[in-house]
Amino acid sequence: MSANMHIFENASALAEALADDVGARLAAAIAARGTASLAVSGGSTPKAFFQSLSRREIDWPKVTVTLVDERFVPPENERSNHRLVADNLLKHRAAEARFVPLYYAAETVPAAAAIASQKTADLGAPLDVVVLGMGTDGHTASFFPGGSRLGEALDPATPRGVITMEAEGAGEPRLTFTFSSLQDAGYLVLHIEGSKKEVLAQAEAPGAEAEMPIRAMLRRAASPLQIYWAP
Ligand SMILES: O=C1O[C@H](COP(=O)(O)O)[C@@H](O)[C@H](O)[C@H]1O
Repeated sequence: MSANMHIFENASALAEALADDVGARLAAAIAARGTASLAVSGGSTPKAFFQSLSRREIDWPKVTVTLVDERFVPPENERSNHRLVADNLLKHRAAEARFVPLYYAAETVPAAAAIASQKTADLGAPLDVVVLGMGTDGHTASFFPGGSRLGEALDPATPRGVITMEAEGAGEPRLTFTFSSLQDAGYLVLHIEGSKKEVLAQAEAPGAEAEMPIRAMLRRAASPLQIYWAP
């Protein structure tokens, strides 16, 4: 698998360039099929990128946005990735996009995952654009080291869909797309900043995927991994 590094002077320049590149690919998908799908990550890194993308002149009513992963909390919770996307991406022109959450107020986390799998199934496969983040522990999506279902999540034989994940470093129980759902995206992005470049270097070194799950994407993704980094 190949990876392409996109290096920028600062986070603001990265946010603008990534918004341009993602916008162009969403527009191309709409031109080709009449619709486009975008799966984004949460956390704190993507905020400026979301704000830039929200203003791009795209045919947003034809775009479906979802999450790569989610904490099992309602959207009003400050830990919610849905809340981060609602507050920073689904505004301005992008307010017209369709959003499909991963969190559902089901009786159990597995029940919520089953609903999320069903609700996201109509996004089609492969997804047009996936934007991954990475934790300092080398997790991506909710593929955490020591995760309760990490092996299943990373197994290419595991069907596309959303599964649960629990791990010491994850906080709440998680809902995450599987590796098979993400790895063949039309445009597969890893967005990291600052000292995470050193974490990436560790991940690029020999070692088990289970120790740094981002390695699964670096080594086995069908799509070239477009790595966007700024100091
Ligand atoms: O918990 C999560 O963390 C990762 C990394 O977040 P960052 O703020 O360090 O970039 C994120 O990619 C993931 O979606 C999120 O659930």
